[in-house]
Amino acid sequence: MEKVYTIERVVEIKFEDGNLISFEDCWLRDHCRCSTCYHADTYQRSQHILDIPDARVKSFSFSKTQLNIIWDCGHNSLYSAEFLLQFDYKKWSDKRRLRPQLWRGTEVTDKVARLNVKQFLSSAEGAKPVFQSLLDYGVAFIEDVSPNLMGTEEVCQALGGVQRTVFGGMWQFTTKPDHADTAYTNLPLAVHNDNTYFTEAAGLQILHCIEHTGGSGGKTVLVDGFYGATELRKNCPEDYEFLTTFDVEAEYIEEGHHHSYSAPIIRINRSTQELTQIRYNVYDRSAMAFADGGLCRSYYRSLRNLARYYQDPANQWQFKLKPGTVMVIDNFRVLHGRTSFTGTRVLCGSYVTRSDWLDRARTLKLIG
Ligand SMILES: C[N+](C)(C)CCCC[C@H](N)C(=O)O
Ligand SMILES: O=C(O)CCC(=O)C(=O)O
Repeated sequence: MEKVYTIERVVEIKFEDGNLISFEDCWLRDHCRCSTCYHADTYQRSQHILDIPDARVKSFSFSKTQLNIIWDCGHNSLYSAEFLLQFDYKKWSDKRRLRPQLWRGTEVTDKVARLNVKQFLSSAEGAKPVFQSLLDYGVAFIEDVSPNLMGTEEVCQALGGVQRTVFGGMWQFTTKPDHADTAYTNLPLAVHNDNTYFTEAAGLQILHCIEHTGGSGGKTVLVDGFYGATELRKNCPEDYEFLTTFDVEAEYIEEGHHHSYSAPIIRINRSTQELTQIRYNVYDRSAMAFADGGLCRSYYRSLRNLARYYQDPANQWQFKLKPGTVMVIDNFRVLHGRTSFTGTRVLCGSYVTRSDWLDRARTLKLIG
């Protein structure tokens, strides 16, 4: 630290690297890291917010590496320059910002990670390219996986852990009605996100086609949901605005279950206007009532305009999943579907929660 001075209730610090950061006294008092205020072994504060006094700086001293504040409540706080430097707002917020690289069609075929399962499972470091690919493109492939549930489960665990839902943990499905859903048929499924009827959709969808015999079709279709939403925002701003604000209800109903949830199809971070999630599934939409005809017409116009981007073959990436290759997609961003098929087609996989896969990515220091 080069210079420290107080103005009213603000402590201004000029750091050696030229950074100038202003700290409100309430922030500094709350971020005291002494053993009375903070459990260093659990990374938790020990004081209740109501027990932290609204103190003022009584006096302070500093060196290159430390700031010492004596508070008018009698408390004494020590802060390292390294700790304080983290809280330059731009640096702090940039570190937490995700940087998706939007794509259309087959643009990222040769850019997404295609990692051998041995490398993926070998170490945290070894898994890095898969998580980076998910952060960049929302898609990654892990290859030479044993074409069975056990081999696939190892991959799902390493991605963050198997999420349990109404469909079970690890699932294996084919044209057998194990659940009341068209995924368990040979019908075509237009691109969609899964779980629009859950309060939180699965973070990752992991699909491994372990068999397709005696027939054809069953190609996988992917679309970058963020690309489509960005195009809609550019070309139909009114529809984009509508889809970021209007709650669409989705449902999943089967014997003994009725999941339902309402939320906008396009979720954005209101302060940065960045896209955070696409919840698009034309099949699982509930029958809805509308407050007035205008809303009803806006809903159909906006949804159709977004759907046109997702249904445009130029924006779609179509390929055949083969036994041994596990596909991992970011279900908050990338839409997936399939073409109809004949013959016996068996897929296995699981969901992984967003918290759990981002936990892995953050532990790998790929995100803040
Ligand atoms: C087979 N598997 C469990 C993967 C999915 C089944 C649920 C599909 C549902 N229509 C949705 O889009 O969420
Ligand atoms: O059968 C497939 O390839 C995909 C099925 C699907 O879209 C799903 O399970 O959500």
